[in-house]
Amino acid sequence: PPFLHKNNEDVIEEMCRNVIRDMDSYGVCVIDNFLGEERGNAVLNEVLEMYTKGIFKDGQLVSSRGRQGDLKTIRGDQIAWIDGREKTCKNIGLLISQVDAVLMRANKMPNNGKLGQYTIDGRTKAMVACYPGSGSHYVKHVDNPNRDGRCITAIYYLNVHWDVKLSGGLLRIFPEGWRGDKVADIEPHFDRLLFFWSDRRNPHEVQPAYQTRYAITLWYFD
Ligand SMILES: O=C(O)CNC(=O)c1n[nH]c2ccccc2c1=O
Ligand SMILES: [Fe+2]
Repeated sequence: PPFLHKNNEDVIEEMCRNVIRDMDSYGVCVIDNFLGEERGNAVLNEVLEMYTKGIFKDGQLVSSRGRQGDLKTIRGDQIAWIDGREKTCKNIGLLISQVDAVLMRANKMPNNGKLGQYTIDGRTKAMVACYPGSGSHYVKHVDNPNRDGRCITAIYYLNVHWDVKLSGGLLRIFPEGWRGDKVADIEPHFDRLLFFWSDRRNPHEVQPAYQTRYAITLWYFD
């Protein structure tokens, strides 16, 4: 069939259109199957390798009420910063360059709506985050509440066969301006890429996770 020879350029172009449309309409955009199974697994394996090597810094300690109302202190998210040029992180480096490619191209396309109001000129390193299960969570927050330059949060999820009903770990965004009590519930599925405005438009929380939950975050600067 004709579409089979669709080259990478067409795919990226199509993806950019989706990013532009969704960021304009919702301020949130989800792209599934971003890298495909094989390269997604290669990224996951590098993250698991890092984890077993103990590269992650111990997450902040958070106290929260257990199910019986008892005060528990649990380990929050554990993180590691990767710039993608490390020789043991080639596939994470590939992921980063793919996300860069989509965003930089979308930022340069004509008629790119709200995305066009920014000139993306840089990003942070990749923050690899692990929520170690046992109820680890992240309280409701805004990534960039005070104009620190970050305009877009990009999160790539690595959790194969993740079932929120069993394992929790839902990302709930409370987009301002959405009518009533509408929220955006994002499940942290393997090979899923998420974009959202980093500022006060998107308060969000990570609900308690009961399995080990991995994600890679990039923040883009305007
Ligand atoms: O994993 C998610 O689905 C969302 N995750 C977040 O919102 C989030 N936001 N800000 C952070 C700052 C430092 C360390 C971890 C984080 C973090 O997981
Ligand atoms: Fe956040």
